[in-house]
Amino acid sequence: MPDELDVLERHPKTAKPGEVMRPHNLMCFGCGAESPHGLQLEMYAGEGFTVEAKMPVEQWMEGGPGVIHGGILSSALDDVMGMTPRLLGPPGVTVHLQVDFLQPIPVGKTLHLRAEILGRQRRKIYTEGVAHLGDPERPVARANGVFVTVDVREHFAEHVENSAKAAEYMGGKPQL
Ligand SMILES: CCCCCCCC(=O)SCCNC(=O)CCNC(=O)[C@H](O)C(C)(C)COP(=O)(O)OP(=O)(O)OC[C@H]1O[C@@H](n2cnc3c(N)ncnc32)[C@H](O)[C@@H]1OP(=O)(O)O
Repeated sequence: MPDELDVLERHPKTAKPGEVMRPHNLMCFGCGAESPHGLQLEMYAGEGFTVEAKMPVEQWMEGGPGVIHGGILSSALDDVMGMTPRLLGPPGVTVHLQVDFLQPIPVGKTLHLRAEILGRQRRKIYTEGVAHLGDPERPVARANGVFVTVDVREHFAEHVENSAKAAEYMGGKPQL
């Protein structure tokens, strides 16, 4: 993370602590409520510059026998960290993601996910994510992500026609 950082300010219209945050997109693999094969994470704004979510670890998420697949865990952490730019204003897309897998995560448990903004420099937002199984003192995974804010209309203009929601989104502004 660079030394010279911008001052962080919560956007006046962002969700208040404890409130549910709007999904990135209804079809988003991480947080889209209509994504048929997605994680359907419900995200809550936390205090300061934090976002939280819980995810039941289901059998379809299995990697090694009886434990979560690392890619599913990475997706969940990516998406929770990826919600934090919204606390400041425009959404950001992932440009860098790093995950440390600390403990196997058993099927049947509930994963608690928490992301926090560490700093911002221009369009770059530096974040960290932590996952635990109920005891925040015993993390099972840690992550860092860098997100770059985008103008969503411009950024997705060439691709929106591929969305399952193309008809809706092309008629107006994607719900992002
Ligand atoms: C609506 C939100 C949905 C969010 C869904 C959840 C998260 C996701 O899964 S997003 C999907 C995966 N990510 C992507 O598809 C992003 C692909 N990348 C891109 O499209 C482009 O790199 C993009 C648009 C982010 C940046 O490109 P561009 O607008 O030309 O800006 P660019 O000047 O290259 O970079 C902006 C800044 O970010 C920095 N940067 C770019 N890439 C990286 C990187 N990998 N690591 C660190 N910094 C980076 C640049 O150095 C620059 O910094 P500075 O302000 O110091 O000059």
